[in-house]
Amino acid sequence: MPIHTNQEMTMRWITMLYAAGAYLLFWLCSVYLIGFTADFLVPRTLNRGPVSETGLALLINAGLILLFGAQHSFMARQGFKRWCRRWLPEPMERSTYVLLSSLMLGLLYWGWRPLPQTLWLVEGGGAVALWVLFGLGWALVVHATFLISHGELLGLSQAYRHLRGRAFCEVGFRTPGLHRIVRHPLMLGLLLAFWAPPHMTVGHLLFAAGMTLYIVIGIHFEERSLVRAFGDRYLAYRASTPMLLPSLKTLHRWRASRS
Ligand SMILES: C[S@@+](CC[C@H](N)C(=O)[O-])C[C@H]1O[C@@H](n2cnc3c(N)ncnc32)[C@H](O)[C@@H]1O
Repeated sequence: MPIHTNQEMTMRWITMLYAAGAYLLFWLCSVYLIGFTADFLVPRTLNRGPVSETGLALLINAGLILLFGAQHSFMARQGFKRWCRRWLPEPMERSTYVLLSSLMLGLLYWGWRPLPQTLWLVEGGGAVALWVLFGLGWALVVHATFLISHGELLGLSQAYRHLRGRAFCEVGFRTPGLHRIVRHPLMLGLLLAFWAPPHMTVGHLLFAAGMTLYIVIGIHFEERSLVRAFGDRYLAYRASTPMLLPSLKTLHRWRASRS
């Protein structure tokens, strides 16, 4: 059993508390996102908040989406991670990403300017079906965070391993559960949640379209890193499994693997 100085143990506990704080804030911001996109229960939503004239509102909202996408894409790059390690202990790196993502979401909620002109409004049974899709989308998002490694994805495992004095280890290539149907179940869940609400306003459309663009760009960069990390294994997976929309073939394969 290695002996650690008090100072070292204090630093490990600070890292753990930092990771736990970032994790809790991320959950809070993510739950808020459900109300923000559904236009209920929370004070500011896509259709409720401070009003600006249309041109300015478009500019502010596009800027907020751009900032969110830029932070996500930039911080996920290997080059940025290497740079980050010069300033931050490695076990804090993922938590910092999680923390800044939450702050960006908070900024988006705070700064968003509603553009409440209705583009379409589905009512009756159609609306119920769309709300079910919305719920399924969020359920898929939460489920998908647990598929590869929930703790790793949100920075908790890195800090916990450090606290226990264990070495850092990367998650290997895996295709658990729904990853056998589509390569990006989490992103699919987000797309369902962003597009399903039956009342589509100009502001909501801007948000959904901006986030869709970011998701497509994010997937492109994520897959580039995955090909670099896992080579032929990822290429073979990419050739056999659709990116976002399940195919009959993969659905059948998934069912067969469960029976
Ligand atoms: C936010 S998760 C999203 C995973 C996926 N894009 C999705 O929509 O479900 C992103 C992390 O998962 C990792 N990842 C994605 N697919 C993976 C796989 N098949 N095996 C191991 N890691 C994977 C990426 O390298 C990245 O660090």
